[in-house]
Amino acid sequence: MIKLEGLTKIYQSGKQTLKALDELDLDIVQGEIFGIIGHSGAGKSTLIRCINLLEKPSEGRVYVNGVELTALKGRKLQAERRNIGMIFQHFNLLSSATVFENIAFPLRLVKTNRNEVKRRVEELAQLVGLEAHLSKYPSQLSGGQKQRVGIARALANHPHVLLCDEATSALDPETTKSILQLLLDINRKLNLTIVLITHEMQVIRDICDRVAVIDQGKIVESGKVVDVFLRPQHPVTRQFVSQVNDHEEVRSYAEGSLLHSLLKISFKGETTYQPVLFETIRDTGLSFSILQGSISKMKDLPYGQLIIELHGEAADAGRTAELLKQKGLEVEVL
Ligand SMILES: Nc1ncnc2c1ncn2[C@@H]1O[C@H](COP(=O)(O)OP(=O)(O)OP(=O)(O)O)[C@@H](O)[C@H]1O
Repeated sequence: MIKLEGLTKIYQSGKQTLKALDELDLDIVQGEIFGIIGHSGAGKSTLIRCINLLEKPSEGRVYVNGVELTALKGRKLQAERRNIGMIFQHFNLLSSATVFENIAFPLRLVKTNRNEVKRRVEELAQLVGLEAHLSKYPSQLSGGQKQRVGIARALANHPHVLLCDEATSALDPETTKSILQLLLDINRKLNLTIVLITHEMQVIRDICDRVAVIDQGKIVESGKVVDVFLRPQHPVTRQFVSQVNDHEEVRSYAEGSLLHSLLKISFKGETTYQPVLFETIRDTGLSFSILQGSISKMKDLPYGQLIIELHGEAADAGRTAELLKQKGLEVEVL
């Protein structure tokens, strides 16, 4: 659906050159929600803006829906861009226009007739839950409502792809949840491919199917969200995962204690609700206490994480870890 090949972006300011993207390759599949996460300055905005060529790559190719955008110019490029909607952190609404006119804006650009504009705007307002606000101005709306206008406007011309540039970063946690839920609903209803950039791992966990971690203009790790969460490889990924799995207190407890007898156990899918842990450890003759635990969801997949301390004469954490792994659990000796 989206293919990036050898994407490089070099910024030149005076005599200084800065490589914001470095021969980056990426494949995004039709209908998925793909998250790109990275620290400030890693290249996220540059990357997402290169997908619709708001930013022109210095080298490399961008394909969207089988069309090479990097080979197009002028009107042809503009026409292809209409298949790509985009929403922004600060919404970018026209402050002097009503909600209706903001949503209608891209339709008017392509000279849609009046009746069709009205029909489509009302349909979009219903989709994003703004039917009652069409005659208001942006200044009369909350942040979440503003982003709903942004989403409706981005969808006006039936795009194949929606790009989200830190779309929830300016919102409080509750509003963030409702906007993420809306994106998930739209993805399912319209089978729309969504690419989002964020610096928050919660956003990735809540709605993404796959994730790529970007650092210094390169993708350093990518895969299914569940795999990246349960087995983060790169140090940057580990940092992000710890945003949502904070074991700080347990780690400081462990430092003064029996480090070798602490296990971090991750469950996913059905095993989350089964007594695998209890049964396995009971069979070893050991006992354990739970130091920290949570059950949560990654999109629709239930997953849980527990940190336990083993007790007993032969508190052989390594052997117990092996037994648990054989039962299909992810286990790490802390
Ligand atoms: N127009 C520009 N001119 C020169 N350098 C730029 C320009 N835009 C971005 N950069 C530089 O490119 C690098 C990547 O920037 P980018 O905005 O893509 O990162 P980011 O991951 O989106 O960061 P943030 O989360 O802070 O927005 C940074 O070092 C930035 O200073």
